[in-house]
Amino acid sequence: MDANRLTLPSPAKLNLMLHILGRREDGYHELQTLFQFLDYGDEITFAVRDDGVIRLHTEFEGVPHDSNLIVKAAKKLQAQSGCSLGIDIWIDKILPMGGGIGGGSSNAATTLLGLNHLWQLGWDADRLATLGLTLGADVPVFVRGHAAFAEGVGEKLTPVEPEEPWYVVLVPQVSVSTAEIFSDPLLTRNTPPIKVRPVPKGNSRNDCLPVVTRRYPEVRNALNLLGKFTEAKLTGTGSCVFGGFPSKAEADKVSALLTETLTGFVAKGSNISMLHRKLQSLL
Ligand SMILES: C[C@@](CO)(OP(=O)(O)O)[C@H](O)COP(=O)(O)OP(=O)(O)OC[C@H]1O[C@@H](n2ccc(N)nc2=O)[C@H](O)[C@@H]1O
Ligand SMILES: Nc1ncnc2c1ncn2[C@@H]1O[C@H](COP(=O)(O)OP(=O)(O)O)[C@@H](O)[C@H]1O
Repeated sequence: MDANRLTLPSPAKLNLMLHILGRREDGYHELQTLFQFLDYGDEITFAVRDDGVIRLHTEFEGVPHDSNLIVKAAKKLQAQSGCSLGIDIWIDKILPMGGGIGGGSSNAATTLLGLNHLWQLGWDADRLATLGLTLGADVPVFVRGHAAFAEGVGEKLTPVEPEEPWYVVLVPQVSVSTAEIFSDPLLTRNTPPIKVRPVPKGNSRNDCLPVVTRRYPEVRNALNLLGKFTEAKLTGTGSCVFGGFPSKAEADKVSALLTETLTGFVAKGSNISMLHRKLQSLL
């Protein structure tokens, strides 16, 4: 095996519930949310270079090279660790952008963990998660790799063990901007905090849903269609919509019916991210 080259998964996440408790002085919102991973995601390949250059070879439509979260993560880690090595990066991107399934944040976390390994930095998870938070509110949970109840803006994480059903995820063909939803005057911002642990069953509301469905009829349509078969929920600020099933066969059956008209996929929920399972297997 080539010690200078590595291919790692970059999984999606779901928000099984999302409550907005208030708005901080800096404009960010205090949340309570439950994160679970999907065994479904992008794949990123890294190859070490010794000239210090950081280069992402895969082009993203609408995202310039230096704005890509993969490049930003690599540059920050290089600067903060003082590492003189560089990296070539390629990504096989299947996660929709602006779908609320955390593709950008996950790519950033996979980059941090992959480079920590290849550049042999020896950073622990706390340090990587702290750097990750400066890239996006969802990066720390992907760095830690365990399903979690999250508070603050998503950085205070308590590991949890929700059921791991098979999910049907529908992908309405619209990209929802997180900033746009959080700046809507009609957004619910005063949900009382949940104090009971674990989060009581049935407490699965997403406070972003009314604002998102009012702005995006495509999301409302997906919720209505999936809602004929199971409880249909919105993840994050959307656009993706999901519902759980006890077996792959049942999820596949519903998915086959719905994906005649909509885009979507089936994936297993997972409390340990597939990134961390792969990294574990390398040790
Ligand atoms: C709300 C969640 C739930 O998972 O939505 P999704 O983006 O996954 O849909 C996330 O925490 C989002 O995290 P992330 O996508 O990393 O957001 P960021 O880039 O940090 O923030 C984008 C913008 O959204 C607003 N924002 C974001 C998070 C937050 N807790 N309060 C906010 O008000 C801010 O205006 C910020 O400038
Ligand atoms: N590597 C990346 N993958 C996806 N999006 C990225 C990436 N780098 C930067 N972005 C930007 O971040 C935005 C949010 O992306 P993403 O994390 O996929 O959405 P969400 O948080 O809704 O799941 C994208 O619309 C894109 O402009």
